[in-house]
Amino acid sequence: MAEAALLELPAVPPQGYPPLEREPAFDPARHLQLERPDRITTLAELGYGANEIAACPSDFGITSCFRILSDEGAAALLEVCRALAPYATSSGRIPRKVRGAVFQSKFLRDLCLSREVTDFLGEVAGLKLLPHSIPHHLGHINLNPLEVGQNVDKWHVDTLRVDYVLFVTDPATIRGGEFQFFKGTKHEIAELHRDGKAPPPERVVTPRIPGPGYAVLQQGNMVVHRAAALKSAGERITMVNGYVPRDAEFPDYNRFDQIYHADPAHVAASEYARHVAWTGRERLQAFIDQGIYTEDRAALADRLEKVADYLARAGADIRNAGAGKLEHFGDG
Ligand SMILES: O=C(O)CCC(=O)C(=O)O
Ligand SMILES: [Fe+2]
Repeated sequence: MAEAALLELPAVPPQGYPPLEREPAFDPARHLQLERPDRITTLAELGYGANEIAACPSDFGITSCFRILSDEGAAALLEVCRALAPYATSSGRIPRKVRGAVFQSKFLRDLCLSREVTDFLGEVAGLKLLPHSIPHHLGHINLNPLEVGQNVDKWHVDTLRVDYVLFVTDPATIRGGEFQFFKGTKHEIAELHRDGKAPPPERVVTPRIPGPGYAVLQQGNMVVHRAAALKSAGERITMVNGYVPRDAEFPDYNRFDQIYHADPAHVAASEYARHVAWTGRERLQAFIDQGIYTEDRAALADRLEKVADYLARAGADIRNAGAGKLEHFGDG
């Protein structure tokens, strides 16, 4: 087991992410209100088989809604998100989103890197976690499209393993704009999408979100989900924060081909390369820290070759990015 330590943000931020001039200071004592979810839907309940579940770091799929921020914390995050709205960009999946805002807002940075929140979420997921080692997977903000009737985000799985989706605005003040997940697997939805079909309504779950500051935690690369369109004009803001398993030996699940479509060219490859360097280093560190004396040459060679192979594959992904398309399963 390679118990990695938090990877700090790069000392030099990328160009084009000016810090906010005024914002509240994050105060965990006042802004956090961590309450455990009542229920977890497992990967087995979503229909995944034993082999696929064994390849995941945990068998949890998605939690029921639970509280992360106090009323005061949610109000402070709303102020920060509104100040960041002018920096929104769009992708083939999401019409209005802000990424990389942890470089612009210290409040968001402190919340997204909070050790208290990370450890709490790790207990909920049954899996030790670290804030994501790719900075653009921290503090991703979704803003409602300016056009009513356009989905906030299409049906998809995330390009990272573990994340929460937190309501920053109050869902009770808008019509539509629900977060929904599919009670099924990504293979089933891919087949439906190929046949031009939407997910059957009886298999679409809409968690009840009691108010701002509440979230769901999911194994985002396994749970098919979306953010539905608003039915009338209103404000809908969510914040999605990503995590990696603290054990760096788990197969790295990061879809660089997909990230490359979501983030600027001077950011995506640089952050991914740094993440891969860190993961490789943590795997080598675990090897250095273990007892190494053995006659088993093959086992020793294997440890080194696995890391070399991981680095070489990531290098090839970085060279080849840009050819594929942004993947999703449609608007439903
Ligand atoms: O905003 C939401 O409700 C969901 C967003 C989401 O799934 C994502 O950004 O990956
Ligand atoms: Fe998502």
